[in-house]
Amino acid sequence: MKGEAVDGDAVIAKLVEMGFKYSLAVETLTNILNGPWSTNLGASTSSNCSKVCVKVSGKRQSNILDHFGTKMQTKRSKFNVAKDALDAGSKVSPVMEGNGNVHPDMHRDTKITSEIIAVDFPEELCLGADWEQQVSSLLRKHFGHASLKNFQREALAAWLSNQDCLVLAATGSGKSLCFQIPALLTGKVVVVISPLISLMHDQCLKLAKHDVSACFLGSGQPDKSVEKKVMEGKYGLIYVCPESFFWLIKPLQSLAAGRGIALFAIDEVHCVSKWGHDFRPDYRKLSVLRENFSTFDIPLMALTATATNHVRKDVIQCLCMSKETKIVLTSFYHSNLRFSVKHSGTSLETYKKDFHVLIGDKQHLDRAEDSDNTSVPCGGFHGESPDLSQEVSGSFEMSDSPMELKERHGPTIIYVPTRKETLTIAKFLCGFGIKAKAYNAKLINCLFLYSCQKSYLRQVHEEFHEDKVEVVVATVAFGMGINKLNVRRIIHYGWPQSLEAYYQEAGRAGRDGKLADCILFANLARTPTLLPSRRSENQLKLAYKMLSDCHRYGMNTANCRARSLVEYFGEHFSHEKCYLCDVCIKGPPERLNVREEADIFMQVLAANKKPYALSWGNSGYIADSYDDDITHREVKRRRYVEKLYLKLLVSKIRKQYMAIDMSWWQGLARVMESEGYIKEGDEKAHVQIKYFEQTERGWDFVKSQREESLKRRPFSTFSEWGKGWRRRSNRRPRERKSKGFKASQKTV
Ligand SMILES: Nc1ncnc2c1ncn2[C@@H]1O[C@H](COP(=O)(O)OP(=O)(O)OP(=O)(O)O)[C@@H](O)[C@H]1O
Ligand SMILES: [Mg+2]
Repeated sequence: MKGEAVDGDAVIAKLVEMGFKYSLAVETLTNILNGPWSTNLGASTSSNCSKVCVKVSGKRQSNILDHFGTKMQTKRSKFNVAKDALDAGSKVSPVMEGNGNVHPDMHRDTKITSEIIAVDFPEELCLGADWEQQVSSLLRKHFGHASLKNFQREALAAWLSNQDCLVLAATGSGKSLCFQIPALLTGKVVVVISPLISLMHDQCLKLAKHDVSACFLGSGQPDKSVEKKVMEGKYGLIYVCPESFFWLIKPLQSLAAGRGIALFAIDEVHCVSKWGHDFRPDYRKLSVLRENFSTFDIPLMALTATATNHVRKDVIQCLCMSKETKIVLTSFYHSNLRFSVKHSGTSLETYKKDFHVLIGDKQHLDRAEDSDNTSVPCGGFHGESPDLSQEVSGSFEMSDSPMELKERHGPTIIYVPTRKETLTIAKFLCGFGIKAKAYNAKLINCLFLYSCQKSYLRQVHEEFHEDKVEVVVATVAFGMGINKLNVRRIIHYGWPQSLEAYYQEAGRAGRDGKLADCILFANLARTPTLLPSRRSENQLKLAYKMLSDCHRYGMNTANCRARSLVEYFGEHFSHEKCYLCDVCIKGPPERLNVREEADIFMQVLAANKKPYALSWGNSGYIADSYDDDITHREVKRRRYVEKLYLKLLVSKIRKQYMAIDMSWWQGLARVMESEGYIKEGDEKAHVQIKYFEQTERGWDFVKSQREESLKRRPFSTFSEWGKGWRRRSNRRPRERKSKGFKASQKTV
């Protein structure tokens, strides 16, 4: 059949039928006819081209994108992108496969057996300064957005100039577009490393809706033929989890040599860092990207919403990103999120009280809906539900219409520290007629919970997105990448493991830009204790540090919460305050003059100071390594005896001076630590200061107190400590005492 002349119009028709734009089909054939092969092809044209030789090869006809692939093998030069590939990348009209993958020609005739001979590619065209316009048109066409955001523009400019790039942008700001556009713009493949199967699945589904071909590979991919299709260049975006990446290196190298890889994107890149909140060992091995793909000169783009300065440096170093890596940084501040902290025992006994607003809204909504529709029998909540109407009365305005209520208190995610709590709280809420579902990693195969074949977790995901489930009670497993626009409430019920995790999860709220609540219910009288299950000595120290930061955040009642969070990530908070959080609304607590108590505290500490390093010195004790003959128990005993810990210190103070409650002194110690007067005297990490030691500043304080004992200066940052968390009974002794000491003065 070689050399057989066929009708060019029929070829064009076939290409159009396959989904390619008419103009591109025509242009491609014209190029073929006018190119170096035109004489061999023996083709004639009827319109611009009509006849072309096709070789029947017995194989499936190659996708036009496959042909662009060869062209893309050339090293991408600055601002050079194939214009036609730009069209090709944007014109394919993919359809969904059942497995969540999407590729462009699924719905087209796959039995085509001819192959266009030696189709070459149009010359690469310089995009130049107008690349933004081209991106804008893709943006409008696929995603319906009017323009790029500044940080997206910066990230794309870095990619176009072949630079590595670290994108640090708030949750919900639109980081995904930074790596999706390159696939559309070049027609090459973008490989995205992503940490969660659910996240990859979600992104592929979403891209399908936007006519972008994408799939995911790895253990979660049920369709084994997908990998083959990937290697044939059928998908513009390939999502892979780091664990699967290592066995895909060889095929991806072939892909880089064939169709070409435009970019490696490492999403949620904080997982690389041991200093990050969600360390994944396999993320750390991603230096293989550089080691194995160096010949292809593929830029790296790393993206996250939660990385402290330390994590940023670690990421760049660990991934072997270039020294010239462009850092694209946006504000971490969410002006529509209303943060608050509430003291709670976070136990079965406290559910009723803590979730009363949630339950109250539901009941009010049900009643309002019932009265709107008298044909529907009354009884929006289940028979056995306890009647909370008395408790909840006053928690909402009776004038709220159901619509207003729905708007105000829409979909909610409750994060809890343990899997067990996901089940108990979901069950508790269901008892009040709330459509609540538990979500934790252990439930992944609970098919018996669901009659359909979808995994239970997938189902919860979808139902929440479709507003069929009102509340998801989840562990951290339901976190990264959840992009439901109208989540109105994120409740953390119990201490989170870190502020990074907290902010990441809080970032699921208000992605539509409307007001949303982020409430932390925590037992402020107890330090957080949740530690990662597998940890080295160093990781343990870090985990304690992270818990300590969470504790500080919870205990703080003086600084705007949004400010504390944003500053935690190293950003200068340019606003005075957020005017939304509980601290901004209530105002900081009354300031107290505790100079007197602080003096006593420091004096007792100074008087009882044991230079424990010296006393250990005689027995050969050195901080981390001790002689075999000193047992752990002995070390513990000595630490107990030698160091001044809170109980000991307070009992000494109480004997000599004033009998204020232990937790009061604990609060004072916290303030004094934050002011740099005392520090942890133990080599081990603790969530809050356990063994006390004066700092230089502390000694100066003691000396100055001796010299200026008559001067009473206010201890101005006392409010950092907060007092709302203490039980009233604890406060009483202090109040009584303070009358005598005149310590309770308002200070500026
Ligand atoms: N240029 C843009 N204009 C308007 N909306 C945009 C733009 N870019 C992205 N978005 C929208 O922002 C939302 C969030 O996008 P995306 O999921 O990429 O956020 P993210 O930064 O990756 O968040 P997370 O850190 O939670 O993963 C999406 O609904 C997306 O459509
Ligand atoms: Mg994202």
